[in-house]
Amino acid sequence: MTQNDAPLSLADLRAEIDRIDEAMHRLLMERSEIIDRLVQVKRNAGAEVGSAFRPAREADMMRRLVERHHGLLPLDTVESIWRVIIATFTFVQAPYAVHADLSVGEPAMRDSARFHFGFTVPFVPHMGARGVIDAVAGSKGDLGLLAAAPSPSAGDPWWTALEGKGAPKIIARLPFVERADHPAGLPVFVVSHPIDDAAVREVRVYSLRVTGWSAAAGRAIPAFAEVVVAPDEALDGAALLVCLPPGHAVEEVTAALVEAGAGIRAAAEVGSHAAIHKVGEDGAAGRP
Ligand SMILES: C=C(O[C@@H]1C=C(C(=O)O)C=C[C@H]1O)C(=O)O
Repeated sequence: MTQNDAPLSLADLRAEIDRIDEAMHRLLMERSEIIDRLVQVKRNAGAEVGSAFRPAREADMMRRLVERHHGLLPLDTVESIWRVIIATFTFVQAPYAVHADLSVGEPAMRDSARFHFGFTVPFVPHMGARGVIDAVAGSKGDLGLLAAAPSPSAGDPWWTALEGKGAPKIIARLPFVERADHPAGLPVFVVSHPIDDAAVREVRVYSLRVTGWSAAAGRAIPAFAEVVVAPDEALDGAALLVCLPPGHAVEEVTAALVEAGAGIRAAAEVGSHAAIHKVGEDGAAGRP
């Protein structure tokens, strides 16, 4: 043990580091033994593991990690270490691949995939969101990464491919912990087969098909909703991806659109995710 009053030699300090490294490694091996037992328990409970990814549990673990963290070690490092631990342990429970749409910019998307899922989980590049959704739909338990476009307009309304009961759904938004200088800060949605029992329903995501789309309809959308619009000029309509924070209902958005002269052709929930956990410049964590 270190003692503040007795100066330690370099060799002593290195011995301390070796002791800590060994303890950390033993704890990781102990963690994997627990995961072995967890797989057994899940199997006995009859859980059919498509994807073992449990976004509610992971979001909660990441929140607690950020709240606990202090000291010299950068938060980026701690977050990335735990992301690799969790994603890899999920992989050893039930192998999966991560399909990513690189059409939004390869470096940022690749950084997000590697930061959140590490290098053991296979990474499969695609050019376009539709290919990612098809790959997830045709897999046992793979995940897809799609840009949660910060830009208010998009060409291809890929989210319409998530409509329908059995179609893949949005189950998470990354990064779990948002901050201004995040090293893998591209906002992305994670899609997988529907995971009804394990989904986090804090932010709900809808696909709306609107007729009579206009600039006035766009301005009428309430400010609490985060919206991506893909106008369909031929039909004078638009496909909207609408994210609703906790406490708001999709009817508030559809009513505002109707009030502005638009018509609602269809509204379908296409997923949900945990509320975004924001960390301020002073390091203080807080939910919006
Ligand atoms: C361990 C579980 O499965 C996965 C792996 C986790 C981990 O390694 O900590 C956490 C959540 C899940 O994505 C679980 O369901 O608790």
